[in-house]
Amino acid sequence: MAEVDVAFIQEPVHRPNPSLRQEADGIPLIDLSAPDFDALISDIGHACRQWGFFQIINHGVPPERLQKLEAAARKFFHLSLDEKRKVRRDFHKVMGFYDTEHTKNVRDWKEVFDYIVKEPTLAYASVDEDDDSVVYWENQWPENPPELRELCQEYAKEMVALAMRLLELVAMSLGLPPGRFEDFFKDQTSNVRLNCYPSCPSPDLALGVGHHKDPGVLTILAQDDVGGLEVKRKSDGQWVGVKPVPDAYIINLGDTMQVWTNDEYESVEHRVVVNSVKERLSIPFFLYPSIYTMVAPLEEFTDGKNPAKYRPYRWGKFHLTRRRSNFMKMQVENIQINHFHNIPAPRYLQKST
Ligand SMILES: O=C(O)CCC(=O)C(=O)O
Ligand SMILES: [Fe+2]
Repeated sequence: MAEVDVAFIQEPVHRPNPSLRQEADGIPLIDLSAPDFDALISDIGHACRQWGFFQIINHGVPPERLQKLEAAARKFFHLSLDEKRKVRRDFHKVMGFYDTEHTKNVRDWKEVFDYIVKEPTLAYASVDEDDDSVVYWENQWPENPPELRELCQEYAKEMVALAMRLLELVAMSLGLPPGRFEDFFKDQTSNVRLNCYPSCPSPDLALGVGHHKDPGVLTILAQDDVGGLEVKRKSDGQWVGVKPVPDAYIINLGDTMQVWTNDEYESVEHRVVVNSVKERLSIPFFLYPSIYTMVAPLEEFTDGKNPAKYRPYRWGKFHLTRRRSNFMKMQVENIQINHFHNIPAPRYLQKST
């Protein structure tokens, strides 16, 4: 990516403004080894409600795991494009290398390598709601660097374990039993993504990832020391940077958690700004449920006074629609949870209580 092609140029309203850039000191930093467990649960609850984002330290993932993976990922991204394209993602092979992702129809200034954590992963064959036939997704591993495969697989195990622990803490912060979400992940469709954002000649026009919300349950993100992730602060709608903290992971809630909790916890918009000097590497783990999960507000969050705000949808169909849409230039918005919003009945049909 030598110069900024028009495909990367953001609409003026979405362009980053470096003079306004601020760092979000307010994003909570949570020590998972804190001895006061009740305080930990309450801090997580506050962070989920006020930010939808928090950072964790003392999470138990050995730092070398990530360092080795980062080093191998950099080696991979520094290979020639021809070499990387040997493991290119396409319509059928949904995992692998990809450098033409669009977010909201604008191309992202990044290269990615995706791999699933459960090999193979049970998936639907088509996006058609009436078609229950399934396929298995497999990973594509590059020949170089040879160590990448094993490092990716070891890292995925750490992420799955950490995600399950975080999910228990989030459940408790909502007043639910710790295992409340467990059953949704028997055939989880989670994946890890290696993101490389090359330095960019026009960081004022392009974004590494355009503004978006993550569709899954939660995301565990490792970022290097360059910085670039920005979160739309809930209190005032300002874009604020998430400062890199050594050995910390950034956690954010996704749309699925928002639907499960009937908007009690919200998925928050974020984006990635790039810079003209340094390449940046980030590694998100996206926690996704099994394909057959019907995503709908949980009964604990709905009652007569608080009706379900979303109609149920099947995770596997939603997810596949999202992934497939990457391969077409879209005239319409990508599928979003608000497409399942329950539209309130017209006033003349509403019962007055
Ligand atoms: O690179 C980052 O900091 C975040 C990437 C991201 O938001 C995503 O891949 O969904
Ligand atoms: Fe994201």
